[in-house]
Amino acid sequence: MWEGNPLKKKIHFGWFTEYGPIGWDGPDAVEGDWRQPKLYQQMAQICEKGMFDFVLYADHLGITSSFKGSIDNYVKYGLNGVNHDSTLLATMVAASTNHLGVGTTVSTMLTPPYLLARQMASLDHLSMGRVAWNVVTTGNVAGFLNFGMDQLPDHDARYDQAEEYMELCFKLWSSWEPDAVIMDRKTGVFADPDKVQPINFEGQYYKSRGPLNVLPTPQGRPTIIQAGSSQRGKDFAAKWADAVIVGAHYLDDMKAYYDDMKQRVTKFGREPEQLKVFFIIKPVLGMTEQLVNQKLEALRHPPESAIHAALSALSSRMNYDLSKFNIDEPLPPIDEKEIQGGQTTLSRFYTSGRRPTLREVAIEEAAGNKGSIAGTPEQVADQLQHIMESVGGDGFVVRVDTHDHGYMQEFVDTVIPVLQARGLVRKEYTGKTLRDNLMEF
Ligand SMILES: Cc1cc2nc3c(=O)[nH]c(=O)nc-3n(C[C@H](O)[C@H](O)[C@H](O)COP(=O)(O)O)c2cc1C
Repeated sequence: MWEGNPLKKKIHFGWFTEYGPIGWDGPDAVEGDWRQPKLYQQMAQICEKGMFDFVLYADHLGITSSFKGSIDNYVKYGLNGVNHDSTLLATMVAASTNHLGVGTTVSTMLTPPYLLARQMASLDHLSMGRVAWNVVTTGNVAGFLNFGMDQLPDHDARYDQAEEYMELCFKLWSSWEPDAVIMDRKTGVFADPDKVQPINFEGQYYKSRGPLNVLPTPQGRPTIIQAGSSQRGKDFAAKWADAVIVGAHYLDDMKAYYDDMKQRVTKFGREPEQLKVFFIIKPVLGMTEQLVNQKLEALRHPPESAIHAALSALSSRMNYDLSKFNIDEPLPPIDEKEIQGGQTTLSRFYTSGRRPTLREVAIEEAAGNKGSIAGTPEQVADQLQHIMESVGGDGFVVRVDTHDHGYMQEFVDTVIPVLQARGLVRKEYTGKTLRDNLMEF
């Protein structure tokens, strides 16, 4: 039974973004072409300097039409769905870093499992043990329409299928015993056939003979990341994931989520430490309090286009049209069963009796400042430490667009050193693989 612990360990950090145009017109956007690898590679190197565990790229397989039934808003603002392939980007970033984990998002519903298992294993070799797979079941119909299906399969049914998908992939990743490869030039023997076995998997949804035609990888299997927060999603993460990412807005919600996940993990015969919980943040950071206040004020009054973009993004994540509601009223209760995408996307704004209007929700979403963290580097470090002490661990992913180099540079140059001086962030990487680093504390 997990009983909680005061913070006696260091804080993990990750960078969460996507291979897409998001933030291209932001006030601090740097010059550069987001389609080219350079911006991502530079940003990853900044993260590595800050001793981050990983970068994670989101991915979507189609331009959505969740808002007003049209792709227009998404194309117009370059939103959810307008993005390039995250796995290909991950290879370029792995090649320009040495320690940072590289996480890519791949859909269980729209990717054959053998293909996924092979790509992840290959990328684990290419990155020398630094690949992470963000497992998604795809919660928006757009991807399904592009792959020849007319409807989004039911939320829980997608998780049922994903369970079998994981079983199959895990079998493929262990279809070679770790010492199967001999590569002895004298005898000419490459590998011991007794240590490489077909898996002959036959389930309800998938069938595969195996073995995998990729050699055992440095991590054995990719580090698994997951971001579901429905009951089914949380169970799925508790069973399979090494790290889970959540967008909780308030300290009480963070604590409840953390305790829930650490407890849930034990249901599946695992230790609570085997699953690391990451909270999404983007602190408002400034060298003086005056500057911080100016930035906060600007975030309270975003342009109308940012509000539309935020509502469109929320609709896409939920696969649910929010355009039908009055923007200046709190949302009426929605039965979560009606939501086939991210079921808790909106309810997390309405916890503990909070009643924001849809406009207020959109403003908060546009600001992206989950946890309302703001201040000078010292003050931000205080707040991050306070969250970790109150919650119990494990870390944060900083949600920063690729165009916002200045932000990440400032965060790494000013906040990380304060936390390092307090012994709360590593000063060097000790592990060889991403999972080593993730499980170090
Ligand atoms: C931080 C975060 C990142 C996510 N990234 C992606 C993504 O890149 N692609 C995708 O299809 N779904 C993504 N999702 C959706 C989730 O993986 C999940 O499928 C969705 O939230 C529905 O599951 P749930 O109802 O259990 O939360 C993300 C969700 C969160 C909270």
